[in-house]
Amino acid sequence: MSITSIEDDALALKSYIKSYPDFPLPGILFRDIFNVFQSSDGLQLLNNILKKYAAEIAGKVDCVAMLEARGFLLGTLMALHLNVPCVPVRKKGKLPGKVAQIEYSLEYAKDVLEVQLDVLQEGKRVLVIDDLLATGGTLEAAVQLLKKTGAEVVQAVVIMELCDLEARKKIDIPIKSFIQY
Ligand SMILES: O=P(O)(O)OC[C@H]1O[C@H](OP(=O)(O)OP(=O)(O)O)[C@H](O)[C@@H]1O
Ligand SMILES: Nc1ncnc2[nH]cnc12
Repeated sequence: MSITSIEDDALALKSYIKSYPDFPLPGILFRDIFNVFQSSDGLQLLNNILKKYAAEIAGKVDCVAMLEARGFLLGTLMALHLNVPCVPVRKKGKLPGKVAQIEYSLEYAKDVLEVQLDVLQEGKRVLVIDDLLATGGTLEAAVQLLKKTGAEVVQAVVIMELCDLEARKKIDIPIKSFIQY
């Protein structure tokens, strides 16, 4: 593992993220995490950040909940570093079996989130992960959804946070973000 700090790595990671004005709608400045994945150096950097953060919280999490769609890529890496399982939180109608569901609003749409009930159990300490925190609508809904299953949501992790939107004000769990805009 490199000897640089998470903060130094995050600063370097920021240069891999490209911003697209007016996508997918006018007025949205879209911050694209996939640019990081298009570079092996960027991907190593991202993986190292998650690995270092996992070392900081080792033993405090039983399961990673990863939010569709970009959160899946991050959640898998995080779960491997924490040595715990991971579960997808998906948009409506994509998960088989018994699911819990919740309706939510985000920066530019409305949707429903679902999670399978057979994986999460009462008292499981869950870490939720996604690529980006904007209005916080998605994360807030995911937290409520996971609580519905009986899980205890102990930590949220996002790579990027749009600070002007003040999502933290409406979410009552600790949130770790590595890059702020
Ligand atoms: O804080 P919020 O305002 O809720 O916005 C953040 C969410 O928006 C994006 O996902 P999107 O809804 O575009 O779905 P996708 O990842 O499936 O493309 C992003 O990946 C977060 O999940
Ligand atoms: N500005 C943004 N960039 C990327 N994903 C987003 N999801 C919501 N707002 C976003």
